[in-house]
Amino acid sequence: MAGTKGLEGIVATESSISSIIDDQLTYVGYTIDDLAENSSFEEVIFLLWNKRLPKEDELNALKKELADNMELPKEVIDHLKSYDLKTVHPMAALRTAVSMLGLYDEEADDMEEAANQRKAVRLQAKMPAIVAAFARIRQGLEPVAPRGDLSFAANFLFMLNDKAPESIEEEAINKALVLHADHELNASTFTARVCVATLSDIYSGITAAIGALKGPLHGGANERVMKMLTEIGDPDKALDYLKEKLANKEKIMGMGHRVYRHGDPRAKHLKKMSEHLTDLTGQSKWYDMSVQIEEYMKKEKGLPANVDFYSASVYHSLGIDHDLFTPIFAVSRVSGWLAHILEQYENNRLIRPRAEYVGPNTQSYVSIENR
Ligand SMILES: CC(=O)SCCNC(=O)CCNC(=O)[C@H](O)C(C)(C)COP(=O)(O)OP(=O)(O)OC[C@H]1O[C@@H](n2cnc3c(N)ncnc32)[C@H](O)[C@@H]1OP(=O)(O)O
Ligand SMILES: O=C([O-])CC(=O)C(=O)O
Repeated sequence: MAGTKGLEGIVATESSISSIIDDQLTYVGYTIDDLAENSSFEEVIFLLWNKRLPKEDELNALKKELADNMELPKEVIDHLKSYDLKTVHPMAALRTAVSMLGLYDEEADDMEEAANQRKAVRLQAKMPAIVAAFARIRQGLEPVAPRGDLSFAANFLFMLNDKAPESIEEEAINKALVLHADHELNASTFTARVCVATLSDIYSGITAAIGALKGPLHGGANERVMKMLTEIGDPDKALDYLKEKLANKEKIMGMGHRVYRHGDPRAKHLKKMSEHLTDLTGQSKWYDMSVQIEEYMKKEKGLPANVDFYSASVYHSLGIDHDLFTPIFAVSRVSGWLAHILEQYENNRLIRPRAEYVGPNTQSYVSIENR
């Protein structure tokens, strides 16, 4: 029995949600380029959950349902207020708050398909509200209630800033949400599927997935990209910084990917947005620095930028706190997690691989005084 480290190349399930073939990403057969250029995030949610694009009335109904379900239980807000707001990372707060939502959902353990679909809407709607509420509470401000007339992307920025966004800001967040929504069997999605394959509930699956996304080798990389750019500070210093990090065998955040070998098809959309937004806000240095890093890593290491790389300078240009970058990823990816959880329930079997034992051979117990 030979293991494959990190399960590289192992096909662990069938899925009809998204695919990566020859460096091309599609959601239910629609290319990510087509969706990034044309669709709203709400359309993508519908697509992932129903495996088809919505008609106009269906899209309007989903938009309304999402806006109607964004408000958080008072207990969750009170709980967010009780954290040590100087030290708690928003991903940890999000993980805990999502788990807590399960306590206040009467249908939490109802495994009927219709109940699971209703919970999916509630979770999708409440995730941006949790992130925005946490961000406001730690500034000493009250959470802002969502507005029924705003899109999902605009509502998130509205709840965050207590101000309706400019159309360019709404467009940028909408596109980022579309680009991050699903990605085949990435680590957090796999985590969600493993969890619910025990027939545990949706809240457990999403809580587990948030924990997996938080790590720096996965969604947590986008915050670290901005940390790196800030440390470099000036495009002229980028190459020396990279050489030193690589000489010390340190990883460069936002670079490389387990599946894409020639490039992540989502990165070019974020790169274009980064160029535009950093130019508009007079902060082109973040874009220039990012381009230098990308080119050097490609040439010297053959490693292309992944989705986390340019999203950092995009979110920074929108004035978003750096530790909220990964929570924004979660606000989008929960749509994919939910699609995979529903798909797992539809055709479930416990996920239980084997480990190759490499420890000592059979030993005889030694009493404590003789060790
Ligand atoms: C949304 C997402 O999750 S996208 C990924 C976000 N994560 C990051 O950006 C973190 C940085 N990147 C990485 O750590 C990796 O590229 C991963 C985790 C994304 C993929 O990793 P894997 O397929 O497991 O590759 P692995 O980590 O085994 O690396 C293979 C080789 O490339 C090198 N390498 C891979 N990524 C990087 C990097 N970002 N910087 C420097 N070297 C790298 C490794 O050091 C290793 O070199 P070696 O063979 O000389 O030891
Ligand atoms: O697929 C992966 O391994 C990581 C990734 O890019 C994602 O989750 O978007």
